[in-house]
Amino acid sequence: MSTSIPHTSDHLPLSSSASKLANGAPLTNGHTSKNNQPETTHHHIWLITGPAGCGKSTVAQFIAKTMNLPYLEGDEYHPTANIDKMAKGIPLSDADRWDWLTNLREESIRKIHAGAQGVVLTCSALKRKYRDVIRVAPYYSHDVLVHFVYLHAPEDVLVQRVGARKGHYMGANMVHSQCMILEPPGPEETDVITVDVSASVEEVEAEALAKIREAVKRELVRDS
Ligand SMILES: Nc1ncnc2c1ncn2[C@@H]1O[C@H](COP(=O)(O)OP(=O)(O)O)[C@@H](O)[C@H]1O
Ligand SMILES: O=C(O)[C@H](O)[C@@H](O)[C@H](O)[C@H](O)COP(=O)(O)O
Repeated sequence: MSTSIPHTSDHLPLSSSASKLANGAPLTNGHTSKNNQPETTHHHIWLITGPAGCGKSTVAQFIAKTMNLPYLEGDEYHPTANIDKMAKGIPLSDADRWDWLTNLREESIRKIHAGAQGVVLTCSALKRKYRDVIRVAPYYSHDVLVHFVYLHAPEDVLVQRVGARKGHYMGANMVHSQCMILEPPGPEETDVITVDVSASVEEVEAEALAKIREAVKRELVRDS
């Protein structure tokens, strides 16, 4: 692995502070040939979003397995204080979420720089400003493209699914607060794929995969 970002024509020079991850580790160049990919091949962050119970983890695992990409489960990156709060039924504040979101972006880039062709990441990303944190990824790694797969279903469906789920700190009592602050992606957010998840797991997974493949095809056409 190389240790610094080369200041070549397709890399904006980054300031010394911007060229480091939050923990001080350097951001490294992802333009290796580890996957035998040409230099111009994009790396994707597929961010599976939506409120608790919409099926982010379920769909992300399927997509990651099918596309042979690493899977980053956003829930695993919360500080203990956030998990304790949510387990008590207290919704997180914006302040609780910023470092978590930045960390998810950086972990995704780190995986790509370590040789992954892309990553599949789960994160509710309920507000536009949260999605914008992840959208900054190409600033740090110029060949990265961020896509959101927004999973949605009526609140009562989410409540029922979270209620039936076992062994998770997030209780069904948290769904309402999530739906209240949810800012569904608007038409101007052109990097979003939307999937209605009211259908069965198999149907939802198939639709998400088909839409992801269409997005990749569109990219190839655009780049050719
Ligand atoms: N399309 C679906 N139909 C029925 N149940 C589902 C569907 N997708 C997910 N589930 C179930 O709903 C619960 C919540 O799904 P999960 O993937 O944990 O959602 P999230 O990660 O968004 O909170 C899980 O028990 C899961 O098995
Ligand atoms: O799987 C779930 O039940 C949710 O996705 C859950 O994990 C939670 O939503 C976030 O991790 C907390 O963050 P937010 O309050 O920003 O959704």
